[in-house]
Amino acid sequence: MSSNTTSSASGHEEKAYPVFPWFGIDIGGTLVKLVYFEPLDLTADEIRSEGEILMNIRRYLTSNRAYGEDGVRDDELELSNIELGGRRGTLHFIRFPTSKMMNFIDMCVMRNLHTLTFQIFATGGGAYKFEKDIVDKLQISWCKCDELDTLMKGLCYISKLNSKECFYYEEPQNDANPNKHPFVFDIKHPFLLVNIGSGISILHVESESSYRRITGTSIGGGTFLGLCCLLTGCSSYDEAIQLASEGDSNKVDKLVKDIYGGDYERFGLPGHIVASSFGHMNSLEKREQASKADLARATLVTVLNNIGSISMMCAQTENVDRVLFSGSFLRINEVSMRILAYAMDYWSRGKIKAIFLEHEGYFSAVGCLRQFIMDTNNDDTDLTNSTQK
Ligand SMILES: Nc1ncnc2c1ncn2[C@@H]1O[C@H](COP(=O)(O)OP(=O)(O)O)[C@@H](O)[C@H]1O
Ligand SMILES: CC(C)(COP(=O)(O)O)[C@@H](O)C(=O)NCCC(=O)O
Repeated sequence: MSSNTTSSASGHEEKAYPVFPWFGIDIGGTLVKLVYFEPLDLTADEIRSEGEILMNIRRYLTSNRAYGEDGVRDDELELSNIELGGRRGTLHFIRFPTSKMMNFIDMCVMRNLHTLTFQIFATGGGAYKFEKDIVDKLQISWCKCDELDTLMKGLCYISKLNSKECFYYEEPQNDANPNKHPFVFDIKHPFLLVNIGSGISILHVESESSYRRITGTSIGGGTFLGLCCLLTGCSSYDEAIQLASEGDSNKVDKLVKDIYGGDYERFGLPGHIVASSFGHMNSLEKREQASKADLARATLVTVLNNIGSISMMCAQTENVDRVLFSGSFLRINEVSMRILAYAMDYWSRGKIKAIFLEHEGYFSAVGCLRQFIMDTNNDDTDLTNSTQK
């Protein structure tokens, strides 16, 4: 594996660092998540030997927030002045649609990345699907990692680095102030991790190094977006979420009280809960009354009810009291987090807590970067040494 060495002022050779650039990439079913470590402690020697191509890439990535029509740098998520693999710098979070992966490869060739020798650790289904195109066109060393292993690695790393990473809602139903608080997360106790990507994987996590995938469901973030596009004619996730936040799902769903006239007391089903998702939509009159926003909201609530009940069953079976939700489905999606938080609290009678994460969908990409540092630096110690200043 390739690595650089730096020299101290006394001329002694110091620790070897992996060759820059340092990336981690997760090529998912919907989105590519790219994390880039920008070194801020480059020595004069390193700047001299960096070369024009690398310098241009560094400047291009860090000075823009949008790349072409589809690439976005989530600058509000950036982690600055962190230590990684013995170096100090900033971690940048970039995403673009997986459907544009081939354009991304062509852009890398245009920017002459194929003339450099470096290594990238990659995960997600696309690490396999696009491997041949990437290796043929870019001629980089492409190291594939498992997406759930890297999800765990990234989660452990970021939650230690950032004390505000995990949070919960104390009053999820309070529209004026749902009371969002940081959650002090202790990874040593077992918990459930529900990753809501295109589809959903549910993991039982015992510790940093020990987890198992309990189950999954195909009704995930991709289902919400796909059905929303079909039902409302919207064409982006941001638009779908905006619509959903304005709608009323009760115009679309049939509630217990629509059937019972009130609660179904014998089995503890309150009148306000959904008895039948989209159950009103067999009526022409109700269809005419439902707006696009109502349909978007009902789609969201349908997907969330399914996620909530599967997560709850898994948490009870596994006997855990914390459920962490990750995945880009929760991006700009406070409405869903609050619905999930309320549902978990209500159905568990306050026993099970829903916890959310600021870097939602980026953990597997971060896990790749971690793995890259550990493998090329032979270093597995800086998980505990890393700090954000
Ligand atoms: N800009 C976006 N474009 C498309 N989907 C998005 C976007 N932002 C958030 N999402 C939501 O995130 C889901 C993908 O989540 P992610 O964790 O990235 O999964 P994957 O790894 O399968 O791509 C989508 O199905 C959609 O619900
Ligand atoms: C196949 C996947 C792991 C891919 O991950 P994703 O790109 O959706 O994040 C995920 O979509 C999944 O677990 N789907 C559910 C499959 C099932 O258990 O039914």
